[in-house]
Formats: sequence, C-alpha cells, structure tokens
Amino acid sequence: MVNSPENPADTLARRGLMLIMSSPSGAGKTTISRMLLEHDAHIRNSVSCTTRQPRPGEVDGKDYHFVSQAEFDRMAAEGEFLEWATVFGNSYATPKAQVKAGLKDGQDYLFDIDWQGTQQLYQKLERDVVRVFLLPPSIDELRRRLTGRGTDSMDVIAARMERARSEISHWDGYDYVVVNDDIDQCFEKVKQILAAERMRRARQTGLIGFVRELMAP
Ligand SMILES: Nc1ncnc2c1ncn2[C@@H]1O[C@H](COP(=O)(O)OP(=O)(O)OP(=O)(O)O)[C@@H](O)[C@H]1O
Ligand SMILES: Nc1nc2c(ncn2[C@@H]2O[C@H](COP(=O)(O)O)[C@@H](O)[C@H]2O)c(=O)[nH]1
Repeated sequence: MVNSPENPADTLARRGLMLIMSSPSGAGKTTISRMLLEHDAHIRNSVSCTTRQPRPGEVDGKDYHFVSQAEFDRMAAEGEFLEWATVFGNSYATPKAQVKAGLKDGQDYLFDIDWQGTQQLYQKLERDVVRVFLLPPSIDELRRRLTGRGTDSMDVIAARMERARSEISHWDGYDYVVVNDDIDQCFEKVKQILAAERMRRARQTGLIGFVRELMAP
C-alpha cells in the first residue's frame, strides 16, 4: 500500500469506494482482480452469488457463493441483493450485507460484474462507484484467452465469443477504459486509477477538520 506514516493526509478518515471491473468474458478482469487483492490490503472482494457450477479450482465463499436457483430466488425476494443479472443463462448477484456498512468505515470493495450490474450499482450508489472497463487487444486474442483458460467447453466459449461484441458496446458506460494487452502494464494502470480515486476530495471525510486546523489563525 502507498500510504506513508509520515504524511498526515494518509491518516485522515475516508469513505470507501466501489471499484467495478467489467469486460467481455476472457479479457482478464478476474486475473487483474486477483492481482489487486493480493497487492492491496485495503480493498476487499465483493463475493457474488451465482447459480452457475463451480469451475475446477474455484472455492465456495471465496470465488463465488454457489447457490441453487431456489436459494437465489429466495434471497432476491427478501431484498438481500444490491443488484442482479442473468449472464450466459445463469443468475449472478451482489449481496448487500457486506458492502454498505463497510463503505462508511472506509473499506474499499472490488466488483467483478457485468454492465447490467454496473448500471444498477451506479443508480443506487453513484458517488461511491468507480467504473473500469477492460478491453482485449483483439477479438482473436480474446478467443485465445478463453480457449487457453481451459475451463469451458467449446460450446460455452462460442457463446461467450458470440456475446463479446454486445458487451463491448457498453464501453462508454464506464469512467475508465483500459486495454489489457500486457498484464503488468494493465495492472499498473488499474492501480493508478485506484490511487487517484482514493484521493478524491468528496471521499476524504477527514479533510474538513484537517483544513480547518491548517487555516486556524
Ligand atoms: N494480459 C494478458 N495476457 C495474456 N493472457 C491473459 C492476460 N490477462 C488474462 N489472461 C488470461 O486470459 C484468461 C482469461 O482471463 P480471466 O479469467 O481473468 O478473464 P475474465 O474477464 O475474468 O473472464 P470471465 O468473465 O469469463 O470470468 C486466463 O487464462 C488468464 O490467465
Ligand atoms: N451483474 C453481475 N454480474 C456478475 C456478477 N458476478 C459475476 N458477474 C459477471 O458474470 C459474467 C460471467 O462470469 P463467470 O465467472 O461465470 O465467467 C462476467 O461478466 C462477470 O463479471 C454479479 O454479482 N453481478
């Protein structure tokens, strides 16, 4: 983390933010998200609920909360979700409980969600949301990444490729657009976005007192 203990501005109270990462399937948002969570102790993953089957290596409660459709429908009916959407025939949603209280305490959250969820979160929590869209360097490279990941059948890959263009068409609903060509360069850019967004005046709730002290006669 970049905070330096000798800089008084780094210890001021701050409202948390919601960093949303979207992209066509396979462009690399899960990879970048994992790197960020490893590198930055001040951001926490928002673990979504989904009705899709776990992929090899995915851990329940860490990568997703894997739930049945009946359980998902019950949670939706009881207002437990901040947003939800159907993607590739499965249901996905962001649970409400963890996020809202954390933001007040300065906790940042990371969301790997699609454009439909992004729109819903933006409508509800506009001032907290930072929207980042990742693009692949080319459509051929996107196909290579989906195939190379080795987690999906050819049918599933074909469906994801089929949908890629319509997902890319939502690029202009985001605050930042980053091309994920070289993974390290892309990660660096996402870190820079996060660092700058944390410094926004509106998030720095402790600034008023600090500035008053500086201006005191
Ligand atoms: N910059 C990159 N260069 C080469 N390969 C990459 C790059 N970024 C990600 N990959 C690889 O591409 C594959 C897809 O990446 P990832 O699973 O992160 O995509 P995703 O956008 O999260 O997809 P989904 O929406 O389906 O979850 C992975 O095998 C990953 O290792
Ligand atoms: N609106 C939401 N979209 C979500 C959520 N969690 C994941 N997603 C998106 O679904 C697709 C497919 O994900 P995969 O893990 O099955 O490959 C991808 O675009 C995710 O960003 C969510 O809670 N809400």
